[in-house]
Amino acid sequence: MRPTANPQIRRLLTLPSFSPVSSLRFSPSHRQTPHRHLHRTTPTGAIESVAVLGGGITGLSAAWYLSKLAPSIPVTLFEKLDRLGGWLNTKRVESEDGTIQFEQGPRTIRPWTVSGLVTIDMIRQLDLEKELILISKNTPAAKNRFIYFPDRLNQLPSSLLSVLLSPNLPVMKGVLTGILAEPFRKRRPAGLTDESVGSFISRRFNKALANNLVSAALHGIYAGDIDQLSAKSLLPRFWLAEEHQGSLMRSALSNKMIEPVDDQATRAELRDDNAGICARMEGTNVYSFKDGIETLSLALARDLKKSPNVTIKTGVKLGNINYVKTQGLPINIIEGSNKPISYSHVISTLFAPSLNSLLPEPLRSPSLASVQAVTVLVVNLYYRTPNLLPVQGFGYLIPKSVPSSENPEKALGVIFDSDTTPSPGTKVTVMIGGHYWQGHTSYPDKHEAVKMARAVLQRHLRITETPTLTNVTLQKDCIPQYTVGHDERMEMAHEDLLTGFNGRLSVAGNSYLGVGLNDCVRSARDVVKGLLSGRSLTGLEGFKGKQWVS
Ligand SMILES: Cc1cc2nc3c(=O)[nH]c(=O)nc-3n(C[C@H](O)[C@H](O)[C@H](O)COP(=O)(O)OP(=O)(O)OC[C@H]3O[C@@H](n4cnc5c(N)ncnc54)[C@H](O)[C@@H]3O)c2cc1C
Ligand SMILES: C=Cc1c2[nH]c(c1C)Cc1[nH]c(c(CCC(=O)O)c1C)Cc1[nH]c(c(C)c1CCC(=O)O)Cc1[nH]c(c(C)c1C=C)C2
Repeated sequence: MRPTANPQIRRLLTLPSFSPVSSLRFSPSHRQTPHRHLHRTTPTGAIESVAVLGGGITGLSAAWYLSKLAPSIPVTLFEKLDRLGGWLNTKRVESEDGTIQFEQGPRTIRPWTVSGLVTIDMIRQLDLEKELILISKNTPAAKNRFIYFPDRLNQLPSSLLSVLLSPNLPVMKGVLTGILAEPFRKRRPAGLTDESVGSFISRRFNKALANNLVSAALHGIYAGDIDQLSAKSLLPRFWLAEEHQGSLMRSALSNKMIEPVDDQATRAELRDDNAGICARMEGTNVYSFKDGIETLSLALARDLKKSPNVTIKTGVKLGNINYVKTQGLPINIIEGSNKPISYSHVISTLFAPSLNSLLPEPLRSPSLASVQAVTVLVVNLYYRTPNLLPVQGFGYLIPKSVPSSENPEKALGVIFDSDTTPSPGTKVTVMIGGHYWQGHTSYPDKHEAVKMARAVLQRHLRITETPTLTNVTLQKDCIPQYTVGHDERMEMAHEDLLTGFNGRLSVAGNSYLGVGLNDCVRSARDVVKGLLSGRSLTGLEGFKGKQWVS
């Protein structure tokens, strides 16, 4: 898993010197050194043509890296929709206050992880630096994150000192005792290969810290349930610290920064070329783009259209993908009566179960099929009146411990968009559902959705004004859930793909190694470099071995 330094978890549990809590990338030994000489063949044969499935940020990135690193190889990208970008989807609405920009998916990117450096390198190569909006670490939008915990907004502590200084905050009740007790907790039983984040944090600290603080953090990244998500996948530094040092706090206070080996290699590859842009981004907490997050996907698509060997096919419905040893991978494209077109290699960036459904029965992988995802209702609201918010900050999250009387809409959190990107009035985004809607088959309609979002804002922020503009999107199966046992299942998926496709079908995207935008771009870069160097045959090798260095 890759170091995505999840901000919520990082802030909640980060101690002064504690390495950011993050889901780290595995580092099998063969990824230890950067690939200087990229070959055009894999152990299974020459790379004559590549099909990229999916035109989200991962698919666009994979095609882009192929066009940069192996410009002579023909690449065809298949996208089922008529638009590219996937969840990157900025909507512009004309109003009397000018054009109001709503983000229906991602809105901010973190610069300070190794995967963040990969995205920055791409931004530099795409000449997008002048389009950036940098949100400084010193602004309220960066520093102030809140949790709604009855019956008020609790500002999250950003260091151990502020934890010590805020024992009276309702959401902090019991947190200090949990932190002080942690070094004396017993290690987990030897045979325990994974457990839920809720069980792990409750065992190491206490239930209060788990159900109030960490539950909120996981709502803010995965829209997920603390009692289903995997501690090993989401908190690998903590998971390892218990195993090797017997305590998370002792590991933190020992200041032993551990990081995956391939992070070191990637940082070494990219550091010098990006020294300038990184210096200009110094002090940036998160960033976006003046014309919205889809600036990145649109720029990739523009660059790809200039590449003579890249073909982008949108609005296509993919049929079965088969594998014939002598012919490579004939992909049936259901577009008229065309006969199947064969490619020597395929990189799939589809949601894992979607890919699995395209494979012939005998080659399907129960592990790919096992990846679940949650549905999030995203309600953007714009008010002409500026400064309607009672506080300034990034937004607030609502932990699952909040009683349903205080959160009947099952809201996950609210983003204060006008604090992160400039806007004449007040702009917020209410996120609803996620794991609360698991198993649901019907969802609120647009009218009901706006009513629910306004009820949340009235109850928690006392906002009663009628919004000038609203925008509702139901994002079905939008965030994959790395539930308990995810790493083991992905290791099995690696074996299934290797056995079934002999290194000709690789995977990348948010189903596997991290859900952040940086993780997706990183997975695309790694799967392409691995394919061209012949050292990665599925994109999931990282689940087979992990090497850490301090
Ligand atoms: C509401 C929301 C908020 C988020 N906020 C942030 C944030 O602030 N910061 C951050 O870093 N990340 C954020 N994320 C996560 C991040 O946006 C996603 O994880 C990332 O965009 C996933 O990209 P992808 O290319 O892997 O997948 P996708 O974007 O899902 O792309 C897959 C593509 O494949 C296409 N496709 C599917 N099936 C087929 C088929 N059969 N044939 C052809 N094409 C097919 C789809 O149409 C889609 O275009 C957020 C996600 C959501 C949903
Ligand atoms: C309330 C629900 C959600 C909010 N954002 C998301 C959900 C489900 C989705 C999401 N947001 C971020 C990521 C990428 C994480 C990564 O590993 O890179 C995803 C999948 C980014 C993010 N989430 C929070 C912050 C502060 C950031 C960006 C900056 C950073 O990475 O530090 C926490 C958070 N998310 C939401 C709110 C209201 C919130 C904090 C108050 C909305």
